[in-house]
Amino acid sequence: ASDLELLLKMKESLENYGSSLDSWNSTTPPCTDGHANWRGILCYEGKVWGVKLENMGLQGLIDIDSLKALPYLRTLSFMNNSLEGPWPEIHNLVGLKSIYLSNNKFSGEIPYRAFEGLKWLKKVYLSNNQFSGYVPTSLTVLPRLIELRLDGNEFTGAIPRFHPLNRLRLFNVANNQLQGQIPSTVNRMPASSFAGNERLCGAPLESCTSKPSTASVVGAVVVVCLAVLVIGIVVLMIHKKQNGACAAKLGNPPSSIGKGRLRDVGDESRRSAGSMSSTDTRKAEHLRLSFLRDDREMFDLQELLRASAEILGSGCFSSSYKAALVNGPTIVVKRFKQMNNVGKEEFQEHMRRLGRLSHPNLLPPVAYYYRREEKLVVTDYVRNGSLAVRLHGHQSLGEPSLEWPIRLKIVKGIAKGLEYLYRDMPSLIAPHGNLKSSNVLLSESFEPLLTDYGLVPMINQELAQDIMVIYKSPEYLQQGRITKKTDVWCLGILILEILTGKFPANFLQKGKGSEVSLASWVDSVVPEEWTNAVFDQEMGTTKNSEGEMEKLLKIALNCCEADVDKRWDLKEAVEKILEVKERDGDQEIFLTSYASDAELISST
Ligand SMILES: Nc1ncnc2c1ncn2[C@@H]1O[C@H](COP(=O)(O)OP(=O)(O)OP(=O)(O)O)[C@@H](O)[C@H]1O
Repeated sequence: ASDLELLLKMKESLENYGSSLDSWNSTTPPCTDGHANWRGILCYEGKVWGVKLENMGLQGLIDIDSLKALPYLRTLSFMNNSLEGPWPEIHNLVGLKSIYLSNNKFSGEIPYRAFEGLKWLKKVYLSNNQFSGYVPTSLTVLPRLIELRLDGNEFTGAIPRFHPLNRLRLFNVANNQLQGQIPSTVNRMPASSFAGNERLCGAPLESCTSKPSTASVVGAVVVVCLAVLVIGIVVLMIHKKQNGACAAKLGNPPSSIGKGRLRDVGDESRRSAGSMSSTDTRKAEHLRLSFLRDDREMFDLQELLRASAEILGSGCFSSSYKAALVNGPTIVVKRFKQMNNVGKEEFQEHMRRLGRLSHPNLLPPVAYYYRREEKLVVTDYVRNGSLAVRLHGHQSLGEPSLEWPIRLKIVKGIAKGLEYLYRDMPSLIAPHGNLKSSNVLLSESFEPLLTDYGLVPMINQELAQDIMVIYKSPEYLQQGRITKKTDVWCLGILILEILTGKFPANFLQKGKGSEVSLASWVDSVVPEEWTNAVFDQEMGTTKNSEGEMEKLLKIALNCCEADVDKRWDLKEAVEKILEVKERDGDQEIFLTSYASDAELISST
């Protein structure tokens, strides 16, 4: 059908336009070159690129489907009318850059996949309708989204976590029924963007923790003052942060933890260092780092505090700082927030145990620092960054994306690292416990290095549940239990993330047992569609590797099997993963080299 026929079909679905759409008739084409003959039509070189029917008192249900065959359609606006009905399915309008439906009477839930594949979408305006249910998670991964208005609806549940590298410059969810903590990836927006949702909390609104009583504030002040005398202002700053809410999560550069503060950390530490070292050696004892490996040059906490620091990420679980030591390596100091139940002996013993582990796919701790209220773990800085950033951040950073052979190499390395953890820490139910793409760092040769493993026994149980990946598993959500196969589920989800390029957290809907995981999404796509709909197009699919990619995808689905009895154990999963080849029909496994690995990667 021609543009003219398609638009007239849509016109039929509208009501109450009176004479305002008289120009829409079958005798005049909608566009002549760049000129529009029809009211509300935007034209470019004779093609319709926009439909803009605003403030016309329109009623009825729009027949969006008839627009999907308009190949040049880029913008749609029906703002300020009285249109009604459910969410108009726009996912077929693949070239759409903006959609404006504000101030109408649309209602009902928007499917969570409603925006999937709309990679050109920059602006979404749905304000002041009656949409309900969850905010659709497919919005969170739109690579070009810069303006999103959902205010004045009836959305419920939590704000989903937008990609850390999102480009949003306008975000408004005010006046809904949203609840829970505002994700750090959008908390740079003004408070007015979140107003009118009684149960939302966290920056830029009030903290999610209850306000402390006056007595505890006074007590805290006294304690903090003593702490200042003993270990200096740097640790005071850390304390302050500990008392606050879990503010920002990683990856994003939220304004609340910017470079200014980092400079402050450096300044304060220099002052405290100067005033301490000469006077009180007993106090200095408190500042001793315990080293776990004797092949490493040692340094003390003073040196560390003197180094210029940069925050890598700060979440509920930990904050990570990168520090370049003067005349020394660049290291990462990870400060754990949720370990205050663990005693010194237990902590030391556990750290020594982790320090003894050695494998080309692990990034072992180098040193630690223990005080009852403060635990730091030092590792080498890995310059190539995390798999999470490589998978999801490369577009913004202008980096090339990872190709299939590299992705396969990474999966195999992760499997081998995990197998080693299972062998060497058999007493732990979940030897890794927090396997996710931000905890996989990449060496210069793209060998994966696992971090943050073996920590489950150290973390405060009640908080671990909100934080660690094992507690997102079906067995935990449905039966409240963790098993030896729970890390296998995490491995499965991670492989799916690697193959699809999609962020697993965006698939998790809130609520026990009702969650939609990345695995169930992949499972819902028929295998014939995998090449087009499931595999990350950036992976560089070639005809002679598709069979092996499919093999790996099936392995991942087996690892994600919700029924723990049917799920593979780690040994079987690793065996199957190591059998996958780079190309269909290859006789050998090409990518198992451990060669260039333990090159641990400190820049100086
Ligand atoms: N040794 C390291 N070298 C380079 N980057 C690192 C290193 N350790 C962590 N990172 C990166 O720093 C960021 C913050 O890490 P951090 O471990 O604090 O948070 P996370 O792993 O994203 O979440 P969680 O708080 O659940 O562990 C992540 O992007 C992570 O990949």
